[in-house]
Amino acid sequence: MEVTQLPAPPDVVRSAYAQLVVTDVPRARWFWVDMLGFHVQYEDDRALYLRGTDELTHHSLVLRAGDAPALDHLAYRVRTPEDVDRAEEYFTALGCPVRRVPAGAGTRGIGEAVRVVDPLGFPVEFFHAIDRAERLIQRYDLRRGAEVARMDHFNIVVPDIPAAYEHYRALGFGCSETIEGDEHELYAAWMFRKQTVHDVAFTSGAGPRMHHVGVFAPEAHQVLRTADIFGSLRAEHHIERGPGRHGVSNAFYLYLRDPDGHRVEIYTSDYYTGDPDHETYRWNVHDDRRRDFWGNAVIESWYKEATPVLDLDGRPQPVVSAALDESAVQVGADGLGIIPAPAAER
Ligand SMILES: O=C1C=CC(S(=O)(=O)O)=CC1(O)O
Ligand SMILES: [Ca+2]
Ligand SMILES: [Fe+2]
Repeated sequence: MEVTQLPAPPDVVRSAYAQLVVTDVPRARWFWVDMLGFHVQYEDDRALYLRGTDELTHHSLVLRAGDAPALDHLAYRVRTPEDVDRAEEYFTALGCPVRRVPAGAGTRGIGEAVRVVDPLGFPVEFFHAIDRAERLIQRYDLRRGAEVARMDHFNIVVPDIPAAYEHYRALGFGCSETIEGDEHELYAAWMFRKQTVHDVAFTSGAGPRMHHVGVFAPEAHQVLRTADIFGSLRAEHHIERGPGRHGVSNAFYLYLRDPDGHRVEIYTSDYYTGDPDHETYRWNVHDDRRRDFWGNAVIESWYKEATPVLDLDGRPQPVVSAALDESAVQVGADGLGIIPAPAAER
């Protein structure tokens, strides 16, 4: 049987922006702008275009009004305008729904783009051109709340982790870390194009659903201060998990839920992955430091709750249940499992 050669994939530079549907724009503005410190690049009564203090392009987060919370699309920036064409050819060859979005016809600030529903069922945009924006890196007078610096990563819920891994490997993503079972079955993976731990990560569960967007704060004290601010304002119910130190990525973290239930991670202090021979670090699913280095349990909602995603016509995508359920693995940090013997006795 003849094996058809796929065209070259687009050269993805980084995870660039997410477009979320929110049911109350002013309430979302309070959370993402006043509390997290995103800068408003443009706003009207139907949408907010936001960016972090370090970002030099139009936005890294779009919140648009809608009837129900959802992920409208994720977006990756590609290296050249020709890579937008490559994205169209590549995903067409995969048999995915593909739609060309001419400059000005799609998201404000973005030029010519291609939107697809990828093989994992996610709405994804590939673009190159994006409007430049004023440099805010040293405008300390404008910083507030979490002082969000930039979009760092997308975490997506998928029923088939190996399939997600293969799809992103084929797009040229490296793999920085994994969580694996005793027989090396894949429970989670972190994959990158920019030279840090990840642009995208996979959490096992019914999908396609969006688990969270990860936003980078300059230092751990912003992460702690964010939790304190939510506590001070009697808004502690927005805190879902953390603050803490991750095993995977070594990042310092705090997970919050916005007024629509969208999960966001305030994330800092991960590490460089840019050498060509960078090796994947593999965690065992029974290691109770993997998700929280101090062994703190992962709250059930973190594994189970996530945001629906839309197709290219704005309809919610049906979900498929997962092959593996990490939260069902009885380990110290994720359940009532046997507390492992001290390393010396193992
Ligand atoms: O960004 C991340 C880095 C690490 C982890 S984990 O909880 O340590 O697995 C989760 C995460 O994917 O949100
Ligand atoms: Ca809580
Ligand atoms: Fe994350």
